[in-house]
Amino acid sequence: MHTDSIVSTHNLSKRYNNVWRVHKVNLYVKQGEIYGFLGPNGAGKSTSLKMLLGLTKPTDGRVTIFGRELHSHRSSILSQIGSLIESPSYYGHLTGLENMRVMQRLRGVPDANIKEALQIVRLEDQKHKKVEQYSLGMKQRLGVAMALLAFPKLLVLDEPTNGLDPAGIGEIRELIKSLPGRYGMTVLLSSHLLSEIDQMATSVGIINDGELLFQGKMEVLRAKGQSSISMKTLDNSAAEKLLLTRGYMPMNRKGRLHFEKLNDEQISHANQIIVESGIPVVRIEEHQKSLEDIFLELTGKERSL
Ligand SMILES: Nc1ncnc2c1ncn2[C@@H]1O[C@H](COP(=O)(O)OP(=O)(O)OP(=O)(O)O)[C@@H](O)[C@H]1O
Repeated sequence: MHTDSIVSTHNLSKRYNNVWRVHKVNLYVKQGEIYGFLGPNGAGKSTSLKMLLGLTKPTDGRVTIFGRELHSHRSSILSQIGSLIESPSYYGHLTGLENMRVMQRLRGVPDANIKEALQIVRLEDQKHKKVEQYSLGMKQRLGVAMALLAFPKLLVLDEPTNGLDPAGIGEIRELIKSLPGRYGMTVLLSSHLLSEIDQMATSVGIINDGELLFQGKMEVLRAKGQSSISMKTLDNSAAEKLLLTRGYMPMNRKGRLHFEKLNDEQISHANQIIVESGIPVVRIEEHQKSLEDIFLELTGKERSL
């Protein structure tokens, strides 16, 4: 049992046209986390988030939020969640403030909330402008302000930095990172960008083709990126054969012999074996695996993120 989870799903699944687009996904999002839901386009992130928000009905599986089943406590649960899914829904012919008022009526919150939410996303000075005159970044920030309006316990953001320029991305990132500390919020956000999740999230779920491949703390994912050692010699095939007879398991590719998990002593020993056989060793290098390498290992696909 994951009793401390704010969000948990049990075998959450969605089938469209006979294809499982989300399959047996078990998410656990804990209180105060920024949980990054990471996966390439089409992996099933939006579909999963829509099921969490009651916008799409699961084909199978259950969603539990704040310890209660979404299916049977829908409106009380949803009233405590703020969300931004796909493009923000606003009225272009109304000002930012007027849009916030529309949302205020739906949520039944005091005026002070509008002020604070607009301040957080730094739209205070632009609130009397019509939204159709907003830049993409301002529209996105308004979307976040609308999601924040009731200062919900849980904030769900689908690709919150999509379409923003680098400065806008930085701003939204800092804003999101401040929310758990400032307001005790739990944030669940999706992205197809590894770097973004790396910079914001405390935990991560990696999804590909509808399947959850990894879930856990960011540190655990990073620890998978242990360093590896590569050696370059003037006769890699001969050195490889020799080392195989001595209990080492090098991989000979791209002009280097690659070793996983060798300690210092083993490295110097392997080096000595090669040198003593008369093969010159010209490089010994350490490589830190990037998160992208880890992702590619998990998915088994040469797919750019
Ligand atoms: N209403 C629908 N009817 C049929 N297929 C759908 C529907 N919604 C999504 N899909 C399909 O489900 C798969 C997952 O889509 P989803 O939008 O969840 O992916 P995603 O990970 O959010 O990617 P993206 O960032 O591109 O939105 C895709 O192949 C998509 O075409």
